[in-house]
Amino acid sequence: MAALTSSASAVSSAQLSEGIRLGGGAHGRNSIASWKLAMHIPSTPAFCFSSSHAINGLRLREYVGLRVAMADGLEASARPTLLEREKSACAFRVHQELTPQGNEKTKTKTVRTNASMGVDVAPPTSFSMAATSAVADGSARKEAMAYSTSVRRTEEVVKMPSSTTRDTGEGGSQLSTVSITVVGASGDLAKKKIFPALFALYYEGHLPEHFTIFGFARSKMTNEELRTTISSTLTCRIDQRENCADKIDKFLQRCFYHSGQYNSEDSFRQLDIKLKDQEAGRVASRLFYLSIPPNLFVDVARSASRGASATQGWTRVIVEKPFGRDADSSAELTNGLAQYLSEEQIYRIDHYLGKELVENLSVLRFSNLVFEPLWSRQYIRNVQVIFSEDFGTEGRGGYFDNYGIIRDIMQNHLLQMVALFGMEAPVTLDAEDIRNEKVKVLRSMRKLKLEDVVIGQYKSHVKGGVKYPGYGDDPTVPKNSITPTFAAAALFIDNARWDGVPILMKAGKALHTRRAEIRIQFRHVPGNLYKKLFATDLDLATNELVIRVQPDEAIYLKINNKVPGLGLRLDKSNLNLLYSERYNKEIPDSYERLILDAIDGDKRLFIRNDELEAAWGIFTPVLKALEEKRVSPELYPYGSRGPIGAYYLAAKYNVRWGDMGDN
Ligand SMILES: NC(=O)C1=CN([C@@H]2O[C@H](COP(=O)(O)OP(=O)(O)OC[C@H]3O[C@@H](n4cnc5c(N)ncnc54)[C@H](OP(=O)(O)O)[C@@H]3O)[C@@H](O)[C@H]2O)C=CC1
Ligand SMILES: O=C1O[C@H](COP(=O)(O)O)[C@@H](O)[C@H](O)[C@H]1O
Repeated sequence: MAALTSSASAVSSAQLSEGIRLGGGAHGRNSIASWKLAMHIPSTPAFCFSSSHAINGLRLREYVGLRVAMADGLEASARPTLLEREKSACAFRVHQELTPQGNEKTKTKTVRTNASMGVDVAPPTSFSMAATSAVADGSARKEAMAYSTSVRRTEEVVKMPSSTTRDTGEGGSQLSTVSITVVGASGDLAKKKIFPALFALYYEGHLPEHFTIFGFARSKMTNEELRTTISSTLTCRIDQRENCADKIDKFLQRCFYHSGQYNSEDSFRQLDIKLKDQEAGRVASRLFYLSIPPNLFVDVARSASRGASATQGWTRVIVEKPFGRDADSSAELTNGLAQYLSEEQIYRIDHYLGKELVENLSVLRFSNLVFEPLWSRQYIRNVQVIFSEDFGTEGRGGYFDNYGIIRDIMQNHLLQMVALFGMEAPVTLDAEDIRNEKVKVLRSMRKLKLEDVVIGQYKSHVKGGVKYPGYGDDPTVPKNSITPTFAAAALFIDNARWDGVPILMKAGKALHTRRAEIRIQFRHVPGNLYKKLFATDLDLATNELVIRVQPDEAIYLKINNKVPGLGLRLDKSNLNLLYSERYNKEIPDSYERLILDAIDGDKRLFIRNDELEAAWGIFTPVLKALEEKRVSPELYPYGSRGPIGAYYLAAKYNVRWGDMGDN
């Protein structure tokens, strides 16, 4: 690698700052142009550090990591949000912040240099530290290459002492900050998922140097009461449990509560005052997480956008599902939100998109030669997307009864997996390119017909002396409800790649097991030499690729294999990638990934409005037909495998469900 000091001087500040300015955010969509430009600067190891936000392996890996690895002699990371007045300083940062001999000392010096220039002066965040140490031992280029092949390895390298990464706010050395308001903070999701995810991000050093978290809801609560409530749900990563109590305390000190009305601009103005107090003159960006029933979304969008929008930084809003009940109500919600927020500001969350194995789907397909050529009607016989829970709607019956399993799970979580599974290769890993491909798949899907759907509802069941309640036993569920808690459906993607391949979905509550998986069953081997050894059922001898999203994340391929020994006997065995054995690391919860993406402005894993429209287009006719005809669900016992009808539906398309055996 060329010495940085000499080669960097061969690059003009203008060139580099132009590159950065084009990007605006190193990891963001527009930054691709920057990186492309930067890569055309020959043999230039360029470094531009993150200073106000958490730039980390997660963000870098797709957007920058691969490009870094590809670029000849160029290794770069850049801060995600360059404030307008700092952009021009970036070239200085590139030149000054790091040398090939870069070490702790030189960085400290750089920080001081920048401070005197009035530039954001936070110490480098974790990724830059990793890059620095790689440079220090002369292996930066190797390290960059490692990005493209082993992101996990890089993320392990990234770990650094928290004291150097974080400004807890007391020192007030940061010029920028992010404030996160959890609207509906008294609710189930906030407690169960959102606060724990925010803490996990803080714990791992992914939150910005300075941040503030506000809970907002109607319930009266003091800051202390909020802290007590959420502290019971916070846990530290098992694989790195250090100073856990101390970190929980520090995190809670950044959490506050404001009680107000969702439709009151005034309530949000008061929140604004409290936010400003904590932001203490820093350039603040604001994220609102709407963890409330959907009928409140538009009220909150109006009140929050008018009363508490950021004045200098960005304002973004995460919207929880359900996004409507059908095509019309979804369009109404989209239009309602559009009055107060631009599409750019809206982050429609589907937490399944943040699950490790779902995100990995594209990596599996597009970076392994063994899979992509087989990924079509030519070799794939059917695809199954299966979701089951071994508990009922307990406690959520009131919400659930208005939606049912098709809206709760199929129209969003399972369909999103189908879209990722079935899409063509996107032009780049940019959010818009990926979502363009997903939307094409969704728009190519046939509207689901009533005859291709089976619905069920769980009934009470006694097992081992224990009585498990039926759906109708839930006091919040209306008497004689016919809302489905189970559904199976046969879908089709009418395009050249998937023509005629049944895509079967199955989702249910109160079943015998908890799992979510995609099963890809391949066609049989033509003229199989060993067919006599399979008796008459050649179907049982086909390969099956299973992507187990949860629990026990795994990817395995069922193959036919000779049983060792004399004679010729075949059995079915698994080539198995079990994550817990392969990776010695706890997998982050999907909410962590998605909240971090929203902070970073990365929309790849969020639903675009046209995707939503296409998704409702597939399911709305059948949902209407089920309601108009008042189709009664087939009852199935709590803890069973669900209605028999699901097997007939599969048989109609010559499919056997893959989840019948042990694996
Ligand atoms: N819980 C879960 O597992 C999941 C939830 N979601 C979605 O996330 C969002 C939040 O879910 P969850 O936390 O379970 O919801 P909750 O029913 O717990 O509601 C959240 C908060 O909203 C306020 N609220 C509830 N109902 C009303 C009402 N009728 N009028 C005014 N305020 C009300 C309450 O706060 P207060 O009274 O203090 O104002 C409540 O604490 C929903 O959109 C849900 O569909 C999505 C996936 C999973
Ligand atoms: O969105 C929802 O998801 C959960 C299941 O999520 P998981 O991450 O635990 O698999 C489901 O229980 C709930 O009904 C639904 O609204």
